[in-house]
Amino acid sequence: MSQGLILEGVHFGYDGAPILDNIHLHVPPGQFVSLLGASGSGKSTLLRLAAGLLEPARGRLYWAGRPLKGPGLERGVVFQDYALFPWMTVVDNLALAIGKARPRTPSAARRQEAHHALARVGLDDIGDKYPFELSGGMRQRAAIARALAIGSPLLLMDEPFGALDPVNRARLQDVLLDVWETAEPKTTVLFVTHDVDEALYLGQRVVILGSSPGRVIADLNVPFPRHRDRRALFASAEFQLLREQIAETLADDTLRQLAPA
Ligand SMILES: Nc1ncnc2c1ncn2[C@@H]1O[C@H](COP(=O)(O)OP(=O)(O)OP(=O)(O)O)[C@@H](O)[C@H]1O
Repeated sequence: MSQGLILEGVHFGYDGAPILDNIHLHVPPGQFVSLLGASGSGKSTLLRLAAGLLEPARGRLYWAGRPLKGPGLERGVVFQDYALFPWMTVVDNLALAIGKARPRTPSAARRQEAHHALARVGLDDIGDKYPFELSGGMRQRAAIARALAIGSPLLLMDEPFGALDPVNRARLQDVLLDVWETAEPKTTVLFVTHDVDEALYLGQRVVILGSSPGRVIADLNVPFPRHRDRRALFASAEFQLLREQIAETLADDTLRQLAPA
């Protein structure tokens, strides 16, 4: 069986109401996949299934060739409101996570790794601060640093930048791309967003979920080279064409939902 994250004929419902219908998805190792879809189409639910926080009613999920059972440290999760423990400094938060992931790591080495992970996201000087002393963008960076420090080969990200202003959002997108591009082996990423530009800027592939019930209605290859220059990319004809194609797919799905049965 090929490796990476695999969803095979996954069905899921809450209280009998179908939410996800026969989802087939393969994210090969090291690939960055953006997941788009109308509100309520089941993106977060799909991510929670991949995180092992929910179980499918039917179908199977695999990570690295093994059936997926419950949460695991090999699958790091970053949510929009991903919280750090407020009573610990940022470094202690990260060191705790590293200790859980690799219990044999001595305490001093945990702190060193924590500082290293913070430096990777541009937070060299804030390790001794408490989360409440940081801006929202810094907290989100710290949450990403924690996921990096754990070293999970699969990152499941649910609108991690949704609450940020456009400048910080763009900065963090670049931090994430930089980290993803320089990791060896590359981290596999499934990234939920509502923002078409963000999906295209970050992803090598864009998967779109249709609504009621959620199912894959488009799976697009994003053919842009890495080390993307944001301005040039957004202005390019190829980018605009893909953006229009995606916007149309999303609009069609919304209209279909609104149409009388
Ligand atoms: N814990 C729950 N109990 C019952 N229904 C739920 C629960 N969580 C989500 N749902 C329902 O499942 C559907 C899919 O929700 P989900 O959050 O996965 O969608 P989404 O695509 O991530 O939405 P959004 O883009 O608005 O975050 C929605 O109709 C939602 O109301």
